[in-house]
Order: sequence, then structure tokens, then C-alpha cells
Amino acid sequence: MILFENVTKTYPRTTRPALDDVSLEIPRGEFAFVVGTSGSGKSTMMQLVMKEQDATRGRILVAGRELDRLPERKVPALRREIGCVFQDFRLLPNKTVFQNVAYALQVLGSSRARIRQTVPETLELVGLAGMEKRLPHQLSGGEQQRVAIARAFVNRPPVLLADEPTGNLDPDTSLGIVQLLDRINRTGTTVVMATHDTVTVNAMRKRVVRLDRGVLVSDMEAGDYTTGSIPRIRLDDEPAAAPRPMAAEAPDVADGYDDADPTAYGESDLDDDPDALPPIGRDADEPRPRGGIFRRHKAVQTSDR
Ligand SMILES: Nc1ncnc2c1ncn2[C@@H]1O[C@H](COP(=O)(O)OP(=O)(O)OP(=O)(O)O)[C@@H](O)[C@H]1O
Repeated sequence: MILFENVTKTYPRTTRPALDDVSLEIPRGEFAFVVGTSGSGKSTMMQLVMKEQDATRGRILVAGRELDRLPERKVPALRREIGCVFQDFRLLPNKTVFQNVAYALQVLGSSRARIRQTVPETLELVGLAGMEKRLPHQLSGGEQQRVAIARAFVNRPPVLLADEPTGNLDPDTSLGIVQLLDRINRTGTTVVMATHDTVTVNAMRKRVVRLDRGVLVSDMEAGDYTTGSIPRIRLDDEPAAAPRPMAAEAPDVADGYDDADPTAYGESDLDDDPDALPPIGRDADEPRPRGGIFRRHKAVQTSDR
């Protein structure tokens, strides 16, 4: 799903690479934390996956696309397959919860019926049923982040990137947000979360990739947020899991939101239509399919960084 091969990123007018010869595979359906101190390269890694930045050297594959060969006109299609969540929520302040989430489908050209079905379904998934008509300032930070997650997930992207999504939240709220990302992961979406949040990383026991000054210094399945020496692992050659269908193809559209009427897509004026998205898959309480993902890793050496 996401593959970095010897990726180096050096920003213009800097001497030290932000990412230095990083090789990493995040298989389809995995949940991975990317941890490291400020400036270690976490956001750079996310931006490379989104093709908001280009690698200086190395090869990056995302959802079957080789990014250094991806023409500019195909970047919007790549980004439709990647939901993004940020520390600062980035909600549209004058739009309701429903409208914020609906916009993500609107820019993809979804029908009103599809929006009417999928938005409430997604708001229910993130725990915001009944809050559709509120504005962002009428929500807590944790609720605002849930709206942002609903917006990122409403078109069921195969990949969800979360860059410090709990950075503005208290510990209990943070744990709820990460548990929500875990629930989304259990529907089959690959989740990558960059974070400083020791408590939530340690609570989740997921894969933990650690960067130190741009270098990938450790990679642990069911890991914790540690600053000491920890086992470093690499992937073996086991075949990848069966492919998961991509998000429905839609016409290329500009990134971000358009400036259409903010009152559009009130629930009353949406018609029934058979092209609704499929229902959300497995529930959080159901067991996670094994599929060999974690078996694809093995410890090979100990990092001394
Ligand atoms: N646009 C840019 N131009 C030049 N240098 C940059 C740019 N973006 C990031 N850097 C540098 O690259 C390095 C990695 O930054 P990055 O933002 O990826 O780290 P991070 O781990 O996400 O940090 P934080 O946790 O503080 O967000 C830092 O030294 C930073 O100063």
C-alpha cells in the first residue's frame, strides 16, 4: 500500500536531509504510528505520501502508483485515495458538521442521494450522530477532530494519514480519537499516524516506526513509544495481502473545497439514489482479520540510536 525505498528528502537551502535513506513498507490494512522528536521528519514523510513534496532520491509507491512518475494531472486521483487529518482540524467555520463532511463528497461529484446516505452513516461511525447542525465553534476540540476524521473518511479512502491528530487534545480525548482511527482501520483502511503522544501509542500496541533526525531507527510491531534501543525489523518476502477495492473513480477536481452555497445539501432536498456507498464494513468489536500482516515482519538487528 505504501512503500518507501531508500527515500531521501532534502529541502532547498538546507544541508541535512529531512528524511535520510528511509526504506519502509506499510501493507494494506495496517495501522502504523510514526514517532520521533520535533523535526525528525514525520510530517515530511506524510507530505511525500500525499505528493505534496517530492523525494530528492529513492522510490515511493502509494496505492500502486509510483509517485516520481506520476503526472501532475493524476495527483488529484492519488489524493482521493488518501484521507488526511491534521492537528488543527481545518474545518470550515461557517459550515455545519453535516456540511463540512458533505463537502468532501461534493468536490468528488457525488450525488445528493449518496451524500444524504453516507454523511449520516459516517457521522454515526465517528460518534457525532445528532450533532449534524452544529457549527465547529459549538463543538469541543475532540468533537471537531471527529468531524475532521469523518470528512477524511467519508469517501472510504484506502489510506488515512493523521499528522499529530491529538496534538491539541487532552489525554482522555486523545485516546478516544486514536480508538476511532483504530475502528476506521478495522474497516480495511490503512492508517498512518504521526505523533508525539506517548500515552496513546503505548496504549494501542500497534506498529511503531521511529524517526531520529530523518533516519528510520526502529520499526516495531505492537511497539511502544520509547527513546531507548529497541529491536529494528525488516520485511520478509511474503506475498502481499489480497487487494482491496479502491475508492470509486470520480472526475478530476481541484483539491480542497469549492465555494458553493454553504446551505447546499440540507438533508431535506436530497433525493434517493441507488449509487450510495457500501455500508461500513466490520465493526470495531469484531476480531481483526489476521491476513499475515504482522507475520510479514521479523526482528533482524538492534538499533543503537
Ligand atoms: N518546507 C521546508 N523547507 C525547509 N526545511 C523544512 C521544510 N519542512 C520541514 N523542514 C525541515 O525538515 C526537518 C523535518 O521536519 P518535519 O516537519 O518533517 O519534522 P516533524 O517530525 O514532523 O516535526 P514536528 O513534530 O515538529 O512537526 C526539520 O529540520 C525541518 O526544519
